[in-house]
Amino acid sequence: MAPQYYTVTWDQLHRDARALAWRLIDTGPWKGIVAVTRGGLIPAAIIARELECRLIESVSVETYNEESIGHPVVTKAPTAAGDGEGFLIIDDLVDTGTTARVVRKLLPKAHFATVYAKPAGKDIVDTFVTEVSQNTWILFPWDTDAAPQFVAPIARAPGRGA
Ligand SMILES: O=P(O)(O)OC[C@H]1O[C@H](OP(=O)(O)OP(=O)(O)O)[C@H](O)[C@@H]1O
Ligand SMILES: Nc1nc2[nH]cnc2c(=O)[nH]1
Ligand SMILES: [Mg+2]
Repeated sequence: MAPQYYTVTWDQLHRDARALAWRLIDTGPWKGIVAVTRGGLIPAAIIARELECRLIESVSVETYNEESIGHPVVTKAPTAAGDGEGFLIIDDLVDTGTTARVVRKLLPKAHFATVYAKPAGKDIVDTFVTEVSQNTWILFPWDTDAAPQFVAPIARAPGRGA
C-alpha cells in the first residue's frame, strides 16, 4: 500500500497535546516528566505546563534516519527518574514500538504516553490520543514548511478535461 502523509499543524499539535494532558491529569500525581528527544520535547513542554509539572528529564534514542528505521541507540540515558515510578514518559508518537521498548527497559515503572499511535505500537504505550494507520507517515510542524501556496481549483484537476 502506498504510504500517505498526515500533516500536523502547530495548532493541531497544541490541541492534541492538551487532549493528552486531560487524559493524564487524573492518573497522576506525577513526580516529573521524561521527554523522549527529540520528538517528545514539544509535547512534553505543553503537557508539563498543563499538569503544572516542573521537573523535566530527557532520554535520547536515535531510531530513524529520515523515514528509514535503524537500530535504536540510546545517546542519553535518564538519570533523575530512577526506575520510572511516578514519572510520565512523553513521546510524539509510537510507530513500530522500537523506541518505546528501549525506553521502557530503562524506566520500567513509568507511565508511557504519546500523542499519536500506529497499530503496531499502540499496545506498548499506556495512553495516546489519536491513532493513524500503519502506512501513514506523520509530518510534524517542525519538519514542514508551512508557507501558503496557490492551489488550483478542483475543476482543473488532472483528468477533468479543463
Ligand atoms: O515506534 P518507533 O518505530 O520506534 O517510532 C517512533 C519514534 O520515531 C521518532 O523518533 P526518531 O527516531 O525519528 O528521532 P527524533 O525524535 O529525534 O526525530 C518518534 O519521535 C518516536 O520517538
Ligand atoms: N515524523 C515522523 N517520525 C516517525 N518515526 C516513526 N514513525 C514516524 C512518523 O510517522 N513520523
Ligand atoms: Mg523520537
